[in-house]
Amino acid sequence: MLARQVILSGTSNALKTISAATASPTKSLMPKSTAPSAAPTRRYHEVTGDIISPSMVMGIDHLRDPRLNKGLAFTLEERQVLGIHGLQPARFKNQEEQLELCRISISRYQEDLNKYLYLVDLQDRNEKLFFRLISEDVEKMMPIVYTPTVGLACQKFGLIYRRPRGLFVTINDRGYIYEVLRNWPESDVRAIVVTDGERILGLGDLGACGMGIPVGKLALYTALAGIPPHQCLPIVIDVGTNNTALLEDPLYVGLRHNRIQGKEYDDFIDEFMEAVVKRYGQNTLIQFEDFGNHNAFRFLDKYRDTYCTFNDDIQGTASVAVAGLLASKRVTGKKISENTFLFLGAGEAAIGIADLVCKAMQVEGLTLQEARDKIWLFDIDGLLAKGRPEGRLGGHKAFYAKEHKVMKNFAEVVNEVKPSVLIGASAAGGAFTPEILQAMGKNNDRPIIFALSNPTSKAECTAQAAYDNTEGRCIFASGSPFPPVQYGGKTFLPGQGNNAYIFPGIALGVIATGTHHIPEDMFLIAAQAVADHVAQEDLDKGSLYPPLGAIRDCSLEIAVGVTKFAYEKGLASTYPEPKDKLAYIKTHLYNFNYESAMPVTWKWPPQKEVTGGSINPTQLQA
Ligand SMILES: NC(=O)C1=CN([C@@H]2O[C@H](COP(=O)(O)OP(=O)(O)OC[C@H]3O[C@@H](n4cnc5c(N)ncnc54)[C@H](OP(=O)(O)O)[C@@H]3O)[C@@H](O)[C@H]2O)C=CC1
Ligand SMILES: CC(=O)C(=O)O
Ligand SMILES: [Mg+2]
Repeated sequence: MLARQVILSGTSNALKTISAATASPTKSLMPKSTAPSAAPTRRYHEVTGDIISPSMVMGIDHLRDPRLNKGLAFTLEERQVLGIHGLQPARFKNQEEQLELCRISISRYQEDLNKYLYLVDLQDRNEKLFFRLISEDVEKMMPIVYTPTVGLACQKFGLIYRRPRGLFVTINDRGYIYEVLRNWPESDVRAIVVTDGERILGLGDLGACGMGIPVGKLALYTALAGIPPHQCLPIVIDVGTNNTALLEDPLYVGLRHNRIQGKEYDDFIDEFMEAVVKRYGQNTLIQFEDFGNHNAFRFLDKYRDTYCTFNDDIQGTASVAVAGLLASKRVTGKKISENTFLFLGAGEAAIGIADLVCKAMQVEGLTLQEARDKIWLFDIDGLLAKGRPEGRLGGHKAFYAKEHKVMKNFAEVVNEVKPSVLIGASAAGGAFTPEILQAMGKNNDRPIIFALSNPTSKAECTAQAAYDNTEGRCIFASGSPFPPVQYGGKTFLPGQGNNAYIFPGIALGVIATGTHHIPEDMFLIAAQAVADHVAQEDLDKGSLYPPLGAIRDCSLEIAVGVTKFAYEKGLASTYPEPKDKLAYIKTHLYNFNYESAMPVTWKWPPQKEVTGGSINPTQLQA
């Protein structure tokens, strides 16, 4: 049998061999560590986040390490000093020329999955080039690294898996999660996106194949908010899967059993949270992503006041939807509280949105109950009506249940409630039928229709169908992008109501301020920041959101808002409070451009800009 060798970081640095038959190290081979992590650490420039290369990373590492690699952009001097002269062709190419080549290369692929694989390969090869490419062409690249293509990549994960990216923590690691975290080779992690793969987009339980999601979300942390990539850690918690097709699929790479649930699972998540804090500190941002509904709300309630955490599907989605609604006021002339809302779906996204809409209505002067009265939800068992015979009304659903007859036909509910805002967050692709859309058009001058489910195949309707069935009068947004729509001689560019407008900026503000907790108000602040970025020109084209290319500006604005709020409320832990918040936030941004690769001349005493603790004199002698 093949043996897998695992280097256990620790004082002894001993090499231990374990059986490859187990997907995770067995307990007996994972020594409990008490010493601080001895995982290899890199030094980063305080401002740019660039790696400061000590002399030991000379030569070929500069071509092999994606953080150091600049491809043909290494100058002659750099090639000679680093000892890589002759290892590349003679040509020099700056980053702009390389970007052009990337664009040409990617356009040659017909299949989106191949484009995705090209980008994965680029990230593995040349990190700065990868991030600059995405950040400079968000409109073209986001649909590849993110929804919808990332959904396909998750579905094909076993087939396309090449090199590891992110950390896989399995239920077999219980009792040893901290030790597994120590194997991650970065010591300065500030943000984690974690999923257990149970509800990947609208595609259901994809188990360990869900890794594509944290990887994609964190790529956007860097591309859209300039958070340095070494500060980002994607994690999949693998407790098995209930997806029988995957369990029978020979290509499946996760644990091959049903999901561990109940107390065992909860204890495991508790241990995970504690291990993260022990390894990376109390301020480490933990973004919960694509957990199953039954766990998502529980964990948010359980951890929100004791950890620096938020649930993107509940809170990030709420924020982006409210941003669109705030912007819609400029089109409809109506306050948010003057609308009647109907949701298809009453899960994480829908309830999250409903709760934040209530907060926005309260700001407009309504009581909480008055706000809830304006919101109707419909789940798989029908309208949330008190006393309905089937379908649980537990948890947050109960707040929105109405004294109303039982109704199971959504089209009939649309006619009964006559909503001015229709929001789909059900993963029921095509559920907004022409009949439903026409009713929206009949009952409203400017009906607001959000088909938020992802990926594209799960959208409740297409953009084209929304315009076609409302005589072009609707204000439409979708979770995944749709191409421009032609209607009545006009071209509409509907916006993408996706939490990607929100989570990168929230994360940037939280990280920069060392905020301990993330109150709900921050998501309202973020919503307003995005709405403020919507130009009249965007509204005229039919979009309630700024163009995707402007998300980077939104992220900065959100981060500034979060920073102000964090200091006002005593949540920040970074002192002194910066006077110029925007300037302060900008000092945290990743530099997408190549830096000189010439080795730093090491001096004693240490130079001020060198971070990562005191310099070890033994390194100086090397
Ligand atoms: N645009 C964006 O930024 C985001 C989009 N989403 C998308 O929203 C969708 C839902 O996600 P999420 O809320 O987290 O998932 P949940 O599983 O938490 O909720 C799904 C909800 O839809 C209901 N539902 C399912 N099928 C039907 C149906 N045929 N008719 C009526 N109701 C139905 C479920 O009913 P029941 O409660 O009875 O099970 C449940 O209330 C996904 O496609 C996801 O990708 C999610 C987050 C962000
Ligand atoms: C966008 C997102 O977070 C989702 O669809 O789950
Ligand atoms: Mg999600």
